[in-house]
Amino acid sequence: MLFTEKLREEAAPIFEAIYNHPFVRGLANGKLEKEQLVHYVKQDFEYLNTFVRIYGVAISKCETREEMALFNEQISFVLHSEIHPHNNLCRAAGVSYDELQGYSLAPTAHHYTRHMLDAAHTGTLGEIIAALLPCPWTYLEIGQRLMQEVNPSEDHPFYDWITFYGQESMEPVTNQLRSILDEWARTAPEKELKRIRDYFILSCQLEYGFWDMAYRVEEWPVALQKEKRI
Ligand SMILES: Cc1ncc(CN)c(N)n1
Repeated sequence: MLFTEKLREEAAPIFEAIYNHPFVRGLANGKLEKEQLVHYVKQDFEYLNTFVRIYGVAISKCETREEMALFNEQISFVLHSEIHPHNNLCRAAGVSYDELQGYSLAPTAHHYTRHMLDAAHTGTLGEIIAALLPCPWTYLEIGQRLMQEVNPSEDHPFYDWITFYGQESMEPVTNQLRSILDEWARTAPEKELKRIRDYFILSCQLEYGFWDMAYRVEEWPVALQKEKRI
């Protein structure tokens, strides 16, 4: 069994819980409240900004042009393509995308981004990939399963979201990151393999947490004014 197959096996209950989370069920049946959609987009816009920065750090640790090209393409993907599913949720909520940008992070999004930044700044390339991988991998599986389960028609409120993450062209990035990690794991020492496993599992848990944060419209225990980040 490949290293990432073992990771996927261990994380199976979390992948399953994510697919059955009420926010993902809401994407399937077209029923989510405006405030839940707005909270998700506000938080995900900032989350993806951090993701771009982490890809930048990952590039600084790459040894081959192929690896650099992969992260470079992913930066463009986040900046220019991943705005489409956000726009879909904004349309469904009846708000403009511009209005939802620049907000501060809620506790779970803060936790998730700090975890990834920590892995990026202190870790090896293998450790960074372990922390990043649940992001494309869980969305790929959500998209593919929703395509099977819902097979949405164009009048489904989340048609664009589901068909975006469920499209075939989503597969290669997860597979490429997995191959780099499988190769890395062949020679990594035991202690590092343990960290890689822990980073991967924590990111899976925080993927679940992110859906939950959006569903519950999570705020800080002592919420101040909903101020913009800048
Ligand atoms: C929290 C989160 N995880 C994953 C994805 C898919 N790139 C996303 N947009 N946001």
